[in-house]
Amino acid sequence: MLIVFNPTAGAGRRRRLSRALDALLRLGLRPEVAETAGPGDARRIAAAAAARGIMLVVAAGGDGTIAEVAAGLSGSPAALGLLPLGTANVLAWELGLNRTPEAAAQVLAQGKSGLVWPGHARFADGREILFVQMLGAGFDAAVVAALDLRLKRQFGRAAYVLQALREAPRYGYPPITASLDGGVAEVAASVIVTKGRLYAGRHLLAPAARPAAPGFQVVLFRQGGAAAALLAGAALPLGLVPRLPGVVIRPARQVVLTGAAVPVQADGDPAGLLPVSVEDGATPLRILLP
Ligand SMILES: Nc1ncnc2c1ncn2[C@@H]1O[C@H](COP(=O)(O)OP(=O)(O)OP(=O)(O)O)[C@@H](O)[C@H]1O
Repeated sequence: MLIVFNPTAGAGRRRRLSRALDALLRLGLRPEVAETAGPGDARRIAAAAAARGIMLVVAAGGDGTIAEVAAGLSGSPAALGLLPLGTANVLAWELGLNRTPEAAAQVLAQGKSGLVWPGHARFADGREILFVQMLGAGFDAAVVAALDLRLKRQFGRAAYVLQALREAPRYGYPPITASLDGGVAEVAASVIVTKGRLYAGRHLLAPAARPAAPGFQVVLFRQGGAAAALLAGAALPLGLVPRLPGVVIRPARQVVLTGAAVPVQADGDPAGLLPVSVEDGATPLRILLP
């Protein structure tokens, strides 16, 4: 077992990592630990580990770290383990993982696994990325892009709320055209293409989503403007986004999003600008589950 540790993810991460390592030791496991030094490292480390024949690579960080490790393991027989240390940890919530280090260690030691389909995004500039939870275009990506890392470290998830309040009046809400499975295009101010039901922690966004199945739920926010963005933000913790007027959710296997100067985020990290084409990854990922 190799643990890929992002020392910049979340708060109190070193202490949480060492608690997990202690718990693993008590369970008779002594994993290797590799620390990332910057973006892209987790992917390289995971790919090299899979090439060495390591069968379990654990992402110790947030959703961004998980996505990078997943990309590194793609196409290999190695399984992905989760040690949630991030700020939002949406995938951990989605899969019903207890976020204490001891419980995560227990899951890793147990070795029970299931399959999760990642999403694959291709950008106009040729970049390709894998995401495990969601890809957003529009307002939420503008919030992610503008989020100050120090603010995030200091306030955790509350930093996203502060940044959303700042961003709502100044974001321009340019229109996004969404083409689902090559059908009639829809126009929206923001779009979230999601594998999972949850968003920004454990808030319900797309009730019909199933991470274990191929395909996506596409959440279209038709109304732009600060009032609509703030209303969506207020509805989120109440689980009411799917019922907001102006929000429609559609299933799709292939999604093409276009728009001028529209920012994109994938699993909570900035991912550039539209256009982007999204479909299932080539193979499902094996993930350790409770
Ligand atoms: N040593 C490093 N220094 C700076 N950035 C790093 C380093 N290692 C990894 N990263 C980058 O940090 C990004 C954010 O990490 P991650 O998403 O895991 O944590 P988080 O943002 O706190 O959690 P969450 O996504 O759950 O909110 C990753 O996508 C990765 O590219």
